[in-house]
This record gives sequence, C-alpha cells and structure tokens, in this order.
Amino acid sequence: MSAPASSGSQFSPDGITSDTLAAAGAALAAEAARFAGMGWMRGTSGNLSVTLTRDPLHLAVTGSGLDKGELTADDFVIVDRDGARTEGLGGSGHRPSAEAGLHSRIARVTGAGAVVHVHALAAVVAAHHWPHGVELRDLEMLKGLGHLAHDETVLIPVVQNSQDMVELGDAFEAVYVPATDAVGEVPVVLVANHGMYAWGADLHQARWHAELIEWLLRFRIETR
Ligand SMILES: CSC[C@@H](O)[C@@H](O)C(=O)COP(=O)(O)O
Ligand SMILES: [Zn+2]
Repeated sequence: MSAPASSGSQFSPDGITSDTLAAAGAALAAEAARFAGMGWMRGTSGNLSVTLTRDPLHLAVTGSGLDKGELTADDFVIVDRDGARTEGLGGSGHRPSAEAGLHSRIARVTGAGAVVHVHALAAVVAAHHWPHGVELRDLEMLKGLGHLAHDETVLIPVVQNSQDMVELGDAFEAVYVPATDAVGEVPVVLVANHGMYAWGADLHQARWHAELIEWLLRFRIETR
C-alpha cells in the first residue's frame, strides 16, 4: 500500500503510518512526564499505552525500565493483543513494558483507546483498606467518570497483584462490569499493593479518569 500523497507518511501493512507513530510516541512521553511530575510515576514505575489498530489489535506501549519522566517520543514499543512485541511495524528496540499484557487485555475487553497505569499512593492505600472494592457515592467528581453525583453507588474494583499478566488479566476480566444502557462502566481497576489502571477513549480521557479517581480515593481515605 502506498502513502497518501498529501501526508508524506509511510503506511505499514496494518495501516499504521509513521505520522501516527510519531504522534503516539510524543503523546505517551508528554503524558508520562505529566504523571511523573505529579509523583505518580516515581523511579521507573508506571506505564502507558495507546491503541493503534483494533483489528488486529496493536498498541504503542512505553518501554520497560525507563525513567517515565524522561521519555522521548521514540521510547515506545508496538505490541499485539497479548502484549507481545510486534516486529516490523516500527517502535524502539526497548523491551515492552512488563505489564503490556494487561494493557492489551484492558484494550481488548473495554475497547479503550488508551490505558494509563500509575503508582499513585492513594490507589494502594485504598486497596489496602477495602480489598473487596472501594464504594463511592454522593460526590460531584463521580460525574467525570460518567456516573451520578447522587443516588448511585460506584464500586471501584480491586484485584490481587501478580507478575503473571494472564493471571492479572483474568482477575481484571472477572471484576469488570461493562456499561449497560442504564449504567456506565467504571474505567479503573486497583491492583492491591501496586497501583491503578485507568482507561478512556484516548490518552486525555484516560488521564482525566486517573486524576478524578485519585481525588475520589483520597477523599474516601481521608474521611473514613
Ligand atoms: C518500580 S518498578 C515497577 C514495575 O515492576 C512495574 O510495576 C511498573 O509499573 C513499571 O514497569 P515497566 O516494565 O517499566 O513498564
Ligand atoms: Zn506497576
């Protein structure tokens, strides 16, 4: 397939252009720097992804073991539906995030366009206090998650930590409740003793969800 004359961009067999990759890499680096500035990606912790193609599923995910506050636009890896590196489509030579498999699973199950994983302390403290899920209600900030500010209880699910991404993905899928006509999904899962995964239609929405949830969890902890 040849590139469209107007874009100057190269097409891969999956229709991923070099322009798409450049934009994804720049966005991942910018979001990671923002999260690092908030203290949610200390050391090399945390990882981010954006969905590049849906069928077959391909994600651009941050490289493993890098300082997430200092990523460049090249520090991403393209992975498949199982979180395994995909050769020949572009991206860096880094190892993909150790948690790429969970990113792929969340993108697959929820249809998310972006997934953010941060080690925000409030997520770990909340999962410690409420290992079976954190109940939230009657808070204006819930509207930012697509829920009601009154008369609805929103349960933030908690799963146990694992180094096995299939096991972690299974645990996530077991607690994930898809949206219905009446009630929206809850776009976050807390991983006990670890951190949070939040997602959205794109990186901006995934970030907004992470920020709102962190605020809600802090409120819940401080008022318990
Ligand atoms: C401080 S190390 C934390 C890691 O084990 C992991 O949980 C993490 O969030 C970052 O892993 P990475 O492989 O760099 O994406
Ligand atoms: Zn982590």
